[in-house]
Amino acid sequence: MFTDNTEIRETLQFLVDQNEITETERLGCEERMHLASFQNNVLEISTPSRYYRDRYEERYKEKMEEHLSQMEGRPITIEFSVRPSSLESQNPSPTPPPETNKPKQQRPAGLSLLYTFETFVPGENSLYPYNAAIAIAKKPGGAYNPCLIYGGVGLGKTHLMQAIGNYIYDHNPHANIIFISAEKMFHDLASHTRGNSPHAFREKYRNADVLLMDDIHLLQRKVETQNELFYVFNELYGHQKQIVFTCDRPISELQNFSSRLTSRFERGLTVDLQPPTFETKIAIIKKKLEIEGKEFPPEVIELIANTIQTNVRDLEAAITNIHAYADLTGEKITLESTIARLKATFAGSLAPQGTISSSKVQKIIADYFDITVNDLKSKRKTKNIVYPRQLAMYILRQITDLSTTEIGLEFGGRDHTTVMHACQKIEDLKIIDPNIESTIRNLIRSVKENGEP
Ligand SMILES: Nc1ncnc2c1ncn2[C@@H]1O[C@H](COP(=O)(O)OP(=O)(O)OP(=O)(O)O)[C@@H](O)[C@H]1O
Repeated sequence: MFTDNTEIRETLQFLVDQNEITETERLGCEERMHLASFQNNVLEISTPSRYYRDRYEERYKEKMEEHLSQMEGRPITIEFSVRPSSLESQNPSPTPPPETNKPKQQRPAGLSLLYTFETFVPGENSLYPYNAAIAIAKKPGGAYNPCLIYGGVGLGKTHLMQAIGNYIYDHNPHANIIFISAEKMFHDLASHTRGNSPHAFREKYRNADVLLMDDIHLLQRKVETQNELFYVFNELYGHQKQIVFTCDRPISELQNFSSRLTSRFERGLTVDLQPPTFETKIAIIKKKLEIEGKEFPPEVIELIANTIQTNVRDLEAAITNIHAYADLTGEKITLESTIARLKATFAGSLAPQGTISSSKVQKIIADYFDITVNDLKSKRKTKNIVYPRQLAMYILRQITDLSTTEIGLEFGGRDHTTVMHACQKIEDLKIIDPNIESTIRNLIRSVKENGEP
C-alpha cells in the first residue's frame, strides 16, 4: 500500500468517473502528483511548485481524501508538498512559475496602466465584481474560472478586466496575457483565414495563460469566430488557464450565439456591474480629480453627481469639459458655469423623460434582441418575438405616461388587455429570473441615454 503512485492514479480516475474532474485535469494531475511518503495515515503528495501545491490543495484534497479513506477503511489525510528538486523554482506569484526559457513579456497590448485596482472606486454597485476580480488576479485559473463581468455601458467592465491583467502582469511578467476585444478577435480570425493560416490563430490563443476578452456580445451572429472561440475556450479551460469575458447583458440573453459556448460560460462565475449610487459617484469624481491633479468646489462635485444619471464615462466627460472650459477661458468653476457646461455637453441625456417616444423604445429593444421593429408590431407569436414585445410594452408602461390603450396601438393595434397581460407576464418572470431586473434597468438606461433613433 502506498509504495508508488498507483493509489493516486486510481483516485484520480475515480474522480473522472464521478464527473468531479475532467479527463484533461486528470492528465495534468497525474503528471504532477507523486507519492512522497506515507506515515501515520498521512499521505504526502509532492507537486512541482508552490503554485500547484496550493491549487491542488484547494481543488482536489477533500475529494481525494474522501475516496482514499473509503478505499482504505480508515481516515487518510493528504498533504501536498513541493518536490525538493523544484524548490529553487518556487515563485510566490499567483500564476504558474515561469519556465526558465520563457521570455519576460512586454505589458500586454491594449492593457492601460490607468485601469488598475488602485484607480477603481468600488461601491455598493460594484463591490461583488471588484472583489471577484481581485480574487481572480491573485489566483488565476483558480475557483473563479471562467468569469463573466456584465453590465451596461461605461460602468467599468473593461476597467476591472484590465485591472486583472495588469495585476497578473505586475506579479508575473512571464505570464502570457492576452487582452482582446471580441471584435478584434473577429478581424484577427478573418486575416488569418485570408492568409491561409487558421492554425496560427489557434496557436496564438491556446498559448495564453490568461485570456481577457472584452465585449463578447459583439460576436453575436459571428459563427466562425464563435467556433474558434469554443476551441480556444476548451483548450484553456482544460489547462486551468484563466478566462475572463465582458458582455453588455446576461449570457442567457445573447442572440444568435452558440449554446455550447454559453453553457460553458455559465459554468463559471458571473458578476454584474450596476450604475453607481450618489455616494459612489462622489467618491469616483474625487478620485478622478485626484489622479488628474484637478480641484473642483464640493458643491460642483455634488451637482455633477446629482445630474449625471447615466454612467461613469459620462462623469469623466463632465469633469473634462468643466475643467477644460475653465482652463481655456480663465473663468472660475462655479455652480452656474457647471450647469451651463453640463447642459452643453449632455443635452441629449439630460432631457426630461417626457421626450421618450414609443418608437425609441421599440428601436432599442429590437436592436438588443436582434429583431426588427416590424417584428415587434407584427402578429408573430414565436418566443424570440413575444418576449421582447412584452418587455417593450412593460418598459413603455414604466417610463412614459402612455396608457395601455395607446401602447397597444403602437404594437400593431393591439388591445389594452394584451398590454396589461404583457406587463403582468414580465412581473411574473422577474420573480423567477433575477437577470430580468438588470436587463430592464440596462434597457431603460439605454433608452434614456440615446437620442431619437
Ligand atoms: N468604479 C469606478 N471607479 C473608477 N473609474 C471607473 C469606475 N467605473 C468605471 N470607471 C471609468 O469609467 C470609464 C468607462 O469604464 P469602462 O470602459 O470600463 O466601461 P465598460 O463597462 O467597459 O463600458 P463599455 O460597455 O462601453 O465598453 C473608464 O474610464 C473607467 O476608468
